[in-house]
Amino acid sequence: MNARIDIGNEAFSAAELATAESRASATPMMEQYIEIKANNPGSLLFYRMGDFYELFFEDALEASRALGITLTKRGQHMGQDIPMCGVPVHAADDYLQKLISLGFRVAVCEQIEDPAEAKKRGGKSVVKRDVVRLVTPGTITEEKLLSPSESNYLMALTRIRGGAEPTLALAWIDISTGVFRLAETEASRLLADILRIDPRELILPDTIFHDPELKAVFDVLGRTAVPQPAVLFDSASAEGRIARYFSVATLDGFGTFSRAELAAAAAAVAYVEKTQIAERPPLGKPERESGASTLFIDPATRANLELARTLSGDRNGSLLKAIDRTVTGAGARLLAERLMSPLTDPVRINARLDSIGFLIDEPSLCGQLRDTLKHVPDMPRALSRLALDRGGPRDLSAIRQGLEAAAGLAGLLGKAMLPEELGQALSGLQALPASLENLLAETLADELPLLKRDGGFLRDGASAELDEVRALRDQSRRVIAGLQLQYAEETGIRSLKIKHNNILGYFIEVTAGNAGPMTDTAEAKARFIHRQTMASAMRFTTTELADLESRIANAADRALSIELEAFDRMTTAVVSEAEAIKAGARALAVIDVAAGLALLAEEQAYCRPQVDGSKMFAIEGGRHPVVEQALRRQAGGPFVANNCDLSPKTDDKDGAIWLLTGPNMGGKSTFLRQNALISIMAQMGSFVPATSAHIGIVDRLFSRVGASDDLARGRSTFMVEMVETAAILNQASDRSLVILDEIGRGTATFDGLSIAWAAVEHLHEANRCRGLFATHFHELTVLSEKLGRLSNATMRVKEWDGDVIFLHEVGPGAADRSYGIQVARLAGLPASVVARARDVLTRLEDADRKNPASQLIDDLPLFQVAVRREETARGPSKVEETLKALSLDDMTPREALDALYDLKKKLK
Ligand SMILES: Nc1ncnc2c1ncn2[C@@H]1O[C@H](COP(=O)(O)OP(=O)(O)OP(=O)(O)O)[C@@H](O)[C@H]1O
Repeated sequence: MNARIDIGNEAFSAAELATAESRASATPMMEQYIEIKANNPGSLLFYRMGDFYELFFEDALEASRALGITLTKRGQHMGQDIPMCGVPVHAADDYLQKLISLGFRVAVCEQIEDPAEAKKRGGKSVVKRDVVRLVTPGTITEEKLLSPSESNYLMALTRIRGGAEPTLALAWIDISTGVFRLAETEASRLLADILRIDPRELILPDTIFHDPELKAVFDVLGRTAVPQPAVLFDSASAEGRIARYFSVATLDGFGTFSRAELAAAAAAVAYVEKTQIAERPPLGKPERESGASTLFIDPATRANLELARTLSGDRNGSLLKAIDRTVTGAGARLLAERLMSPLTDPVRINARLDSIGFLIDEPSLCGQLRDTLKHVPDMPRALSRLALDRGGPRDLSAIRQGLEAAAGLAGLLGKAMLPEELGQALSGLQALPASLENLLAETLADELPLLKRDGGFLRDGASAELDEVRALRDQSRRVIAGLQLQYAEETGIRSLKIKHNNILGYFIEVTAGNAGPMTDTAEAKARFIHRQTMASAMRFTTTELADLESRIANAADRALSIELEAFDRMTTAVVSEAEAIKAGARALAVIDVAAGLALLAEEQAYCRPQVDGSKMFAIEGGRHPVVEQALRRQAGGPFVANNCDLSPKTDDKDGAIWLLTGPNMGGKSTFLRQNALISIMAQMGSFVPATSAHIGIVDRLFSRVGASDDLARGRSTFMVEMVETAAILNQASDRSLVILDEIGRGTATFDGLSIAWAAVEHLHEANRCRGLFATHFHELTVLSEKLGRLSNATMRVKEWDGDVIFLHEVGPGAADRSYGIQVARLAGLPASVVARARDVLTRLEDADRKNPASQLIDDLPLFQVAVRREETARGPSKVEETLKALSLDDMTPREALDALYDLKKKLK
């Protein structure tokens, strides 16, 4: 998995280090290092030495290259220099971020207590070094390494053979928030499910990693798929492993899961344990997501519709970016999750829509909720860091602020008659422990240090003992100031100063030339004890000063230990309420999403869609949510709203298909996409860009829109088009929505037309789905006479002075022509080519359709001839007229020559 970097320099590899010879000649420290390195293959070892993580041997070479940090040497091993580089502990997150993004994994080795050894030595505390965790893309918790608006999933995939078909299951965990879900899936929707959840790291048994059946899936995923030993995925011990993680005897209260799901969940849990060695992240109980409960969006469609990212990988320009008005990280993550996994249950969808509708009707409440939410930090992530012992005072403060905001929100919501979803959110908020908020509020200071070891995060009054120690420290500082004055008067050295450094502690400093009064007499020497002579200064101490020094140092130590104890107490109190805090944080996110979508709907004039179990698809005044906002931003013309009705006709139970023809640039693709996006938005539980929309649940959404070229993987555009079309024709059901744009355009006209023809028939007769089919093959429009549920629609245009004006309006009927040549002219093709194309087109349109090409060759003069002919048709030029008028017989050779010169001038 590691992106191995060519190391160039020589260093012992992990395997060479582990040989008996190497071990035998190692120093005790190196022996320990080699042991730990051997237990953590495949990871760079961050070996804690004081305030640095140090890397040795091969790891040092790789890290110094990847991070651009200096390589040094640290002693020798078996006659060779040991390469070494180090990163400061306080800046480790930045380096980790870089290494993880380059595909490295890192094992973090710390000094830790060794209870077993301590017991042997009669309870005396003993420290040792060991790996406390592995940092991998799917198991990061550091704030810097996480995107606030994206989940960070680790996913496990299992396949269990048993019945006729092997069962595939997925389990996914975000340890930074505790989310834990699982689901069964099928080979045909595996990739779609993985892309929907979008894990940072996918683990699977090494036994299936190279399986040709699944190979295509992993090819697409690339390096996010990591094989693991098959024993991690053992289904027999799965239940026990999960129960142990949650410290319960059985999983009775967890819901029912299949054997494959349990195996996947247990593998994910085992991987969490394997990477989070020292502390367990608090996970929520696994929740089952049944495949049928989410709208299936096939991978090509997901990419083409640019849901979370554009085809070029940019977040700007995606649907998510256009609809996101959330103000918290957890809200943004929930919105993204809903967009990626729209629902198929009208009841749940309507519950979400009710919340939005309610908040639209209560604009001032909605505004107040959003104002309160703006101050909510990322509670789930702070909680996770605290539980993993990676938290700081600011994480405690995040919990405190979250609890405070939750109380505020509960107060606001408590007064209203809430719809179900918001009612549940309110219960979640009310279940948060008020006592915890009080504890944190009374204990934490207003200004907080980043690290707990810096101290100073307890507020005055939080601990009587701390107050006393702090008073002593402050008083001692005042005493020192007094001493400085006293010594200056006593010695007459006005420039005498009392200073502090880490080596000497407090000391008296005078310039060398002034030191006489402190060194001249025996009495003075006894009073001012010499400590250090510098080039231009001398340093002394006194017994009083040394005494104060130790009182201050003791006070600082004592203050810090009081603070650290209080930190641990607060952390324990927070972690013991992990379940309630997670539920409360989820409630905050739900409110944020509902309020954000309510604001969006108001701002963009969206309507509430009617979503039910029918097969309706009736959209009036529909718009493209992204294009509409882009046009407005660029102050372009208004977006032209369009209707789309694919609802079953009165005498039919299945929905309709529209065959859409129209000029290039007329807006066909935009219309197709907008209807797909409207169905996704409706089923995620959002209002939609339309004046009215009635959508019967769509179970699967397919699209073949735009160019999702796959040239990098060696498949031609036409091949990709056909693969995607095949997937659609094989999988679409009578509840599906299928959007096809210009099928067959990538091959010879008649082949393309025939494929498109047959595909329309198949969709109509076999799939019986609702669909939009845009095409330039006008021949297809005759199909509507034969196929009852097929109607023709067209993008309207106006012709004006030979130019075409796009109205972007969809109306019934078929386009009579495609206006390709007008568009080509607008695009700036040379006038002669445009004229020539018109010529060819006229011939083609009149031609015997059986063999137009040969007819063209026979009947059409070649390009040059045609251009010349056109010139002739334009009539004689001035030169030609003059030439014609010349009477050569009446001219002398001299006159003829002059006339020739004249003509040449005219030509110029
Ligand atoms: N309803 C609309 N209102 C305003 N502008 C629109 C509308 N629909 C499309 N457009 C604009 O018209 C341009 C062309 O749209 P689109 O790409 O959908 O056309 P098309 O018919 O699919 O073209 P082609 O057949 O060449 O692919 C886009 O720039 C788009 O922003």
